[in-house]
Amino acid sequence: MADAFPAFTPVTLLTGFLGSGKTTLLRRLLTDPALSNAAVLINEFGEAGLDHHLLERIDENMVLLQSGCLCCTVRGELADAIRDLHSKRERGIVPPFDRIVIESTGLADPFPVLSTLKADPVLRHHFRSSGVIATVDTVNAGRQLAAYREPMRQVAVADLLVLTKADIAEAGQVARVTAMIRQINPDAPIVLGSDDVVSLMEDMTTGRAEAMQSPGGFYCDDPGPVLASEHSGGIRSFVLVSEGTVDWTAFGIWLTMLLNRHGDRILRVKGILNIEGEDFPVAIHGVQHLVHTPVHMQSWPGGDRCSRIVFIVDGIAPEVIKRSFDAFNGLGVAKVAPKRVEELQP
Ligand SMILES: Nc1nc2c(ncn2[C@@H]2O[C@H](COP(=O)(O)OP(=O)(O)OP(=O)(O)O)[C@@H](O)[C@H]2O)c(=O)[nH]1
Repeated sequence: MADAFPAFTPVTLLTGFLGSGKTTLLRRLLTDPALSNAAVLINEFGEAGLDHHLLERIDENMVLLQSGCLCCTVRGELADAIRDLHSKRERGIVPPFDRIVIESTGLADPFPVLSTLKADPVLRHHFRSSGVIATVDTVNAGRQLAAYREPMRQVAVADLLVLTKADIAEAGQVARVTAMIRQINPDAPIVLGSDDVVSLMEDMTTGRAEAMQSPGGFYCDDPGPVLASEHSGGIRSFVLVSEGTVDWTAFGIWLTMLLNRHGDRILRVKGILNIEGEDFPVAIHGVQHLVHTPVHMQSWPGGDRCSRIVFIVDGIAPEVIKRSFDAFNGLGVAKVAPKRVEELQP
């Protein structure tokens, strides 16, 4: 059975800072027939994880890695998950995937993730990194690259850089961000999210395979020893959980005002809301000062119907946000004030 598969299954790592559009890009990539047999591993924060629901593909080859960061706390779990997929593929228990795509959290350092593949005695014989794709948020990259080392490292390691949100960026922002990331990564192709990313992914995979096979070819896939990754100090994550329904208009005003005022310190907000009068939940996304268009979901993921809002912040206490939510609640944002605030591990 094992012979039916290529000697090395390519593994693509999709990285990019918080809210830069990884899941959105992945959702589009997975609609391409070239990736119809890809297995997907998703790592995201917290119990309010939404990404796998927004991908609208749930099957045996879709693995959700537990809450925690891929480059730190769940690295062992990543290796276990790939080994498990490999063994199930050999036994014919899962569809025979021909590629793995890993979507990391926005804070993951790509180096330790790549090292995991190289360091594991089983994985190294069956899987090869076929490149790192990093999404870069055209609207927010200037601020993010200046302030945090995670997006710097993601851009530096990338083999392909995908500029997202060019459609809502101001004139000249694409050129400015391109110049900025060229300083960090002089070689990797830079494309727009709307470009043909799948073909570039395939070229990357072929290019790497050829480089490995050619006797004189030079191929560097060794990111060095597995190092513990350190995240920028002060970044923390928590979730507001509310059992009641939410008034959409009031919530929109609250979120807009909150990001207006504290957007520099709110790196990412995403949530799933039980909106008054709606049968299904609405997913909301914000990145720094930017509030994205809400997404109406087709079903409730999981059992309960709580509204959950995950925040990833730097330099602002959860209590400040909870107090602000409570204050707005007086004006009718939610029927029930947040039941609890849970700290998550970035
Ligand atoms: N207008 C526009 N919005 C985008 C684009 N790419 C992503 N978004 C929006 O940006 C928000 C965040 O996108 P996600 O795909 O969830 O970002 P992510 O990188 O997976 O987020 P995390 O996993 O939380 O780090 C969503 O509301 C998307 O709809 C784009 O190219 N244009």
